[in-house]
Amino acid sequence: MNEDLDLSYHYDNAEVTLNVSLGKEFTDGNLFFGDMRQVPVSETECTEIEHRVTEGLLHRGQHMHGALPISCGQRWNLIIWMRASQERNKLCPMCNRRPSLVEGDGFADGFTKHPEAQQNDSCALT
Ligand SMILES: O=C(O)CCC(=O)C(=O)O
Ligand SMILES: [Fe+2]
Repeated sequence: MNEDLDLSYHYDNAEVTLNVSLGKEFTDGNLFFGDMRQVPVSETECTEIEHRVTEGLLHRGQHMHGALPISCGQRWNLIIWMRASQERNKLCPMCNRRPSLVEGDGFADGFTKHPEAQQNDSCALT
């Protein structure tokens, strides 16, 4: 299997991302984080984060990041991209514009037509 050995600098199509290190045996392959997406790369200093097997890293989807190449072995990570409809309905995290919705199948990247219908009124302060 020729799977990814590294991952270039990017932001996620998610409001928040969870990245859990599952193993297996590998060398190198640290994650690196820069700044939020709006900050020019030329003004960014990246920080490397080592994987700790069984531990997870929670980060904002707009926080620019990537993965350095592994030099040997296999690295398995569980990535959970979490989308918050109420946030992305206001501003698309990918194009940074107010979304104009078109009909789509399935979860349609988490955009919703009637955000008010999703509010949990039982938690509202009265
Ligand atoms: O390779 C990794 O652990 C990072 C994965 C990642 O950032 C992504 O899939 O969005
Ligand atoms: Fe990512």
